[in-house]
Amino acid sequence: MSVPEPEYVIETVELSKRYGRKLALDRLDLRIPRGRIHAIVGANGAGKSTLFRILLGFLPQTAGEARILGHDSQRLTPRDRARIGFVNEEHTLPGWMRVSAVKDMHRRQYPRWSEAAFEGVLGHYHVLPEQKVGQLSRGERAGFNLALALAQGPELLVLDEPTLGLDVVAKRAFLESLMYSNAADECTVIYCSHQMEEIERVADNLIILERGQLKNMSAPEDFCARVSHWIADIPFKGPPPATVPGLLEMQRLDGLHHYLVLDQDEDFADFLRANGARSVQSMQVSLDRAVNSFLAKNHAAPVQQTA
Ligand SMILES: Nc1ncnc2c1ncn2[C@@H]1O[C@H](COP(=O)(O)OP(=O)(O)OP(=O)(O)O)[C@@H](O)[C@H]1O
Repeated sequence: MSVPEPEYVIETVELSKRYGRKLALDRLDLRIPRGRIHAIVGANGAGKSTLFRILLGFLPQTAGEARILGHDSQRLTPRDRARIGFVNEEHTLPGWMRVSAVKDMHRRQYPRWSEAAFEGVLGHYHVLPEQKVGQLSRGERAGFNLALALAQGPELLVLDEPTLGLDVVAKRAFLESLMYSNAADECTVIYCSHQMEEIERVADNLIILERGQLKNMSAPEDFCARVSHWIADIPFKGPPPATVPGLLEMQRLDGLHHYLVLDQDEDFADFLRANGARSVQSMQVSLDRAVNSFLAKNHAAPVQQTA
């Protein structure tokens, strides 16, 4: 009798990680369903790398549970690990080895190895089998890593800032090789990045972490719809910022007040009019603007120190 697949590829329950006085993960409850591309975003220090290190079994948690592909992340066997592909920004591979030798090593290591998947990704790059890994450009190394990870036939592919430090052309090549690989049809992809234009292109689900807590889990367009941009012609100073509901960002440009707010409806126009606005206009914002204003707002708030 076959064992049913777990519904979630990643499941954390009240997961906490403390480094001395620093709480990096704060009773995090996160459930990532099987399939599709899930983006994890967060400001610097939000706890993304800590979460990955725990999930991949490189770091123990302080409290709570962390399961990956249905297994306790601290008790992963080599067989479990073979089901998880991982690419991070460091693209750590032995620089002295030739591309062909690294590939052979991986092919022997992974029983589900797919030559077609490997070639499908590496075909986007001018990488020769006789080249040493250390001679590859950053972009080529990123592509080589992705090719190796996908050829391993993973059920879960974790990409942790895979395009960090790449130029625009190399970023685009990486993204295209990922999209053309149809990775999301074969496995669940977790994409961690600060690059919102990449997230916009690839992600089906947007997960926002802030100070080790889950702040959003929805389709990117649904998050975008939560943030609105209002322009008001207010002849005086306008309402004090502390009284503006859902305020993320405020600016005065060419005599007009601009407000970026979260979870506000038409009542917000009434609020502005009640505060002296002669005209009010509302607009949608891009995902980049919505996420960055949300992160900046929370980031700017004072940290509550724990003893
Ligand atoms: N080994 C460590 N010792 C002490 N504090 C740490 C350690 N590693 C991480 N931290 C702290 O834990 C918090 C979370 O760090 P983490 O690297 O997980 O964040 P991140 O979201 O990956 O950030 P970034 O986007 O900058 O990579 C940070 O405040 C960081 O200073």
